[in-house]
Amino acid sequence: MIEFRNVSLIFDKKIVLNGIDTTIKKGEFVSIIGPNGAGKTSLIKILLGLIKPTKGIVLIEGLTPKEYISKHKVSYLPQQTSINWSMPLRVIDIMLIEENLRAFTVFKKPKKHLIQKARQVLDLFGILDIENKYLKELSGGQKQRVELGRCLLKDPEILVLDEPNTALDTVFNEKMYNILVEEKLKNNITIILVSHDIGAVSRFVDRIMCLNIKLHCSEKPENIDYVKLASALYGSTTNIVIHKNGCRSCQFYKTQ
Ligand SMILES: Nc1ncnc2c1ncn2[C@@H]1O[C@H](COP(=O)(O)OP(=O)(O)OP(=O)(O)O)[C@@H](O)[C@H]1O
Repeated sequence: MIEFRNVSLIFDKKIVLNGIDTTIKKGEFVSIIGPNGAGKTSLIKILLGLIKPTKGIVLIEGLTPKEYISKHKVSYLPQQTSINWSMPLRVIDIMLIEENLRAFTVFKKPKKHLIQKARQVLDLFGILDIENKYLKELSGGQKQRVELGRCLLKDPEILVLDEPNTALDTVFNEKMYNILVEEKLKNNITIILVSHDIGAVSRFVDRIMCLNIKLHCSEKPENIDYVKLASALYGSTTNIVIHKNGCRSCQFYKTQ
């Protein structure tokens, strides 16, 4: 369980987060939504121990984030790409390099079963055909899929994704959510996903946390009052349209 206890953050005298009090259960798939500058990235950086809250604490299974991360597997896909794409490496190599070896270009031949696992993940993400391409040859969406694949390859207990869908096409965007739900069910991963795509996340996640400095709501998608939410987060003139499963305008990109 992840507990945010009265977490507040002030940057340059500006209140970025104010009294965030909530819990995320193990195996829950939660999306944090909110406008630009709402504090979404700051909140997950606090969760990951990358920044200290001004007030309050975060506990993961009773441990501080740093203690937890030193003992458990946590994958984080930041908003800004974390891989150095100018490295003269192939996709399969970057999949197999451990996080803490990223800075080094020395690359030992990995064990067969690891190569096989990396290939399975590439296949899952629809990019097995580019395994031998060099990093500099990839498109933005392919890079994003490689990053997502690396996050899952680590078999994380907690997966934190900050706007993972920015470079993804519509078809793969849908597929990504399906992959995440499947991984969650199979491996009981806790997934925290920051997104602006309220319509899509409502169809896949267990809970939506609506953040704009304060936590305005933290509810199952079906219990959210989208009119109130739009007004609290984006201003009263905004409408949110939620596409239900089976929506005819969404059918063209339905994936298996
Ligand atoms: N290192 C920093 N120093 C000072 N202010 C910061 C810093 N990082 C973030 N902020 C400020 O904190 C506020 C929240 O930023 P944050 O990145 O958490 O928002 P966000 O909800 O993730 O936004 P977006 O949707 O645009 O990614 C913003 O006003 C931002 O300018």
